[in-house]
Amino acid sequence: MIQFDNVTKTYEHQRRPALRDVSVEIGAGEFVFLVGTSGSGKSTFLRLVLREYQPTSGKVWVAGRDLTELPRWKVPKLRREIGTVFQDFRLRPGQSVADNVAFAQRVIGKSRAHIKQVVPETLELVGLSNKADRLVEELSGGEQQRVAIARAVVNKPKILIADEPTGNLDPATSVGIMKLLDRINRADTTVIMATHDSTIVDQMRRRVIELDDGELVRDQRRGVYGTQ
Ligand SMILES: Nc1ncnc2c1ncn2[C@@H]1O[C@H](COP(=O)(O)OP(=O)(O)OP(=O)(O)O)[C@@H](O)[C@H]1O
Repeated sequence: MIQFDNVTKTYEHQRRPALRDVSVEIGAGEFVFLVGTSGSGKSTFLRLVLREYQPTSGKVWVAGRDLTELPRWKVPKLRREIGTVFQDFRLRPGQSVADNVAFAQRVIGKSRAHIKQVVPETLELVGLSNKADRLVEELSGGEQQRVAIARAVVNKPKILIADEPTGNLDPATSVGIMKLLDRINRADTTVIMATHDSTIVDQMRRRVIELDDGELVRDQRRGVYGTQ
């Protein structure tokens, strides 16, 4: 589903690469934790998958496409196949929970009838059926993250990218979010999650890819957060 072949990314005006000769393959349906200290290159990795940046050298393949050759006009279609969730939720304030989820459908031109069907289904999946008409700012952090997850998966993406999705949540709420991501993964969505949350990584025992100063230093099946 995702393949990096000797990928190096050096940002403009930087001497040191943010990613250095990274090669890795992530298969369809996998759940992968991306770990590493701040600045190790996790967000850069995720942004290359989204084609927000191009690698300085090497190849990035996503869902059968070579992103280094992908014409710019095809990038929106690529991004439709990738759901994204961030630490800071990025919801639309002043709008209801249902409207926040429906928005993701409207921008890609789905019919009203389709939206009317899938939005309630998706809110049910994330356990927010009873909050559909509430304004998002009236919800707790955990609930807001559920809205963000609903929005990310409503278009049934092949890949879900989560960059520190539990970073603003307390431990108990984080467990609920992880259960949800696990359920989404089991329904055949490839999940890549960048995190500093060692408890979650240690509990879930999924594949762990560790970056250190831009280099891939560990790739472990059923891994833990740290090696020491
Ligand atoms: N747009 C940019 N321009 C220049 N340098 C950048 C840019 N984005 C990131 N970097 C640098 O690239 C390196 C890797 O950053 P990246 O954000 O990928 O790390 P990270 O592992 O996601 O960190 P964190 O855990 O703090 O989010 C860092 O040295 C950072 O300063």
